[in-house]
Amino acid sequence: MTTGVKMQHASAPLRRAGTGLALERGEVATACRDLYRRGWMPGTAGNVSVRTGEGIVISASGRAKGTMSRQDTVVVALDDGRPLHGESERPSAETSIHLAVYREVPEAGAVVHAHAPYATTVASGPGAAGQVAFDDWELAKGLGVPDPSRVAVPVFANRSDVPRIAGDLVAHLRAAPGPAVPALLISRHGVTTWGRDLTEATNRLECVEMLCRLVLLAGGTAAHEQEDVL
Ligand SMILES: CSC[C@@H](O)[C@@H](O)C(=O)COP(=O)(O)O
Ligand SMILES: [Zn+2]
Repeated sequence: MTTGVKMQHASAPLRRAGTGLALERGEVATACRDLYRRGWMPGTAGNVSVRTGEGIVISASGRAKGTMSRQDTVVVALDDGRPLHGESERPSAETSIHLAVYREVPEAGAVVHAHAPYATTVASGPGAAGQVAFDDWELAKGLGVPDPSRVAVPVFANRSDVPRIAGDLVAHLRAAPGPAVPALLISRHGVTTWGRDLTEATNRLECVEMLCRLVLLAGGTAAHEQEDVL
């Protein structure tokens, strides 16, 4: 994963002046390509970011995720999302959601958004009003929550005004008691997860996608009645 990054040694700077952060840019691009290969970022769908000392590095908007390179990333400020390095690329259309996570969850170091099919299907079903609860699924432990025996992932309405989705997320995170479940679903759209780094955020994405797949295989109900606890 870091092979291309190592090539960006200080003696071989990026061609564009003042762009910096080659390691983080490379990580974001690599994650996009990997998730594209899994079929979770079809076409230009999906976006990835990591927190940096000065803000975040995020995928540029509208780029084909299967051929992402470091140049297809933008560094933006944490407070208002303004590009910090004078780059002309537009940051992801979903930058406001990424920024909401970083602002509300101090330990979040990476955010991944994908159009993974099973998660999107579960988020769009009639039983997914407000949240999808995963009860007594072993794999829920992969989300790193204190009580994996019942994990409720919030489901937000899809809106063309993306900052409104970010606003819904902020309201949810502030209202939720205890540590937040590091995932959200957007109805008829996709799934977003976060973690301390890209590895953790991506692992959690895999867990949510597989949990949703298992739920569908089990008959379409995320929650069920059972005495046993994990
Ligand atoms: C292929 S359309 C998908 C977009 O509308 C959006 O949901 C998405 O995931 C990618 O947006 P982007 O602005 O490229 O980060
Ligand atoms: Zn999307």
